[in-house]
Amino acid sequence: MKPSEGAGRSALPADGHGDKAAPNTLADGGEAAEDPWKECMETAVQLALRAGQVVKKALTEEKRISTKTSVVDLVTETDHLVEDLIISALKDKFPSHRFIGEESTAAGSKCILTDSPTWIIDPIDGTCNFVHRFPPVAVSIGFAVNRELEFGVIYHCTNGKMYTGRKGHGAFCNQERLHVTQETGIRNSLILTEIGPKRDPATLKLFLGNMEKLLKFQAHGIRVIGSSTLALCHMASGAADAYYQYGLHCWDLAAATVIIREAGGVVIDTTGGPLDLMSCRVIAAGTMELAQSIAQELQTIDYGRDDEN
Ligand SMILES: O=P(O)(O)O[C@H]1[C@H](O)[C@@H](O)[C@H](O)[C@H](O)[C@@H]1O
Ligand SMILES: [Mg+2]
Ligand SMILES: [Mg+2]
Repeated sequence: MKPSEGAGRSALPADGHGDKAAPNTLADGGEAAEDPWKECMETAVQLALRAGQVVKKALTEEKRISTKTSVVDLVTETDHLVEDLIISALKDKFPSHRFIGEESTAAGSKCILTDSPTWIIDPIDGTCNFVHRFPPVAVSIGFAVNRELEFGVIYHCTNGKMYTGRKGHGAFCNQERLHVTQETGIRNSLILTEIGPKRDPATLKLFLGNMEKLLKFQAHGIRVIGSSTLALCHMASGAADAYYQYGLHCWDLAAATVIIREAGGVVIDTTGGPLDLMSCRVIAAGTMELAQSIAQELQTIDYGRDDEN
């Protein structure tokens, strides 16, 4: 039985209370009534393209690098510039909407998902790659309403691939429809993960131990590319069978979760239960069977919660 795959603990149950956000509707109940968030998604695609050009140009230029939660958790002036560009453009167009951004959160904004239409933004996913000019670098824009993920847009800044997914409308890379694999066993799978920002001995022991467990099951391979959103997009496109991670955030997960689900995949908690968008952990796979098999093997690494900092 598939666990429910809402946005997670921060998601209200179906009978949850609270004023449900009304979709964008025209006074005469026109097109917007049928497709309430279409305009938002089109805006997200245009902004991701625009932001991606800024990132691509800055990739070859000198950077001012700072660190956040650890010496390997990097941020540059371009991360801030791009997040400000995206959020200010969205605020102008949708003044009643709410925003969760990686760098706004780092600067102290609360990371709370409400019923309001909420944009969940990672201005540069793969900042370490960006600093080193290693190509996998993305802009990720997710969108949730009534605490349910509606659409996701992830733009690969160096190869021009635009990944999109809209609840009930499928997932695409440019114009090509995306489909996950149907692999059910660890044994023959290609698995993606990311290291996360903690590097203390206990965390490294758990991280490497998890990799060792899966390799002992004779997984074909494990890959780390330095961008969780692009790794999740590779999985959605069928280029890998599963993804797991401790240490990513809601802005890494929001857009990619919709894209994977719309490509036929599952996105769940590392315990095997429903996804909890704010839990800083995830398993995604083409099949629930593979996701659950991985969940059985993983040792938890505690990174806290996005909504508790
Ligand atoms: O900080 P950015 O936005 O670059 O995102 C990265 C995360 O910070 C890492 O923990 C995580 O390991 C992934 O590399 C992810 O892409
Ligand atoms: Mg990120
Ligand atoms: Mg980022």
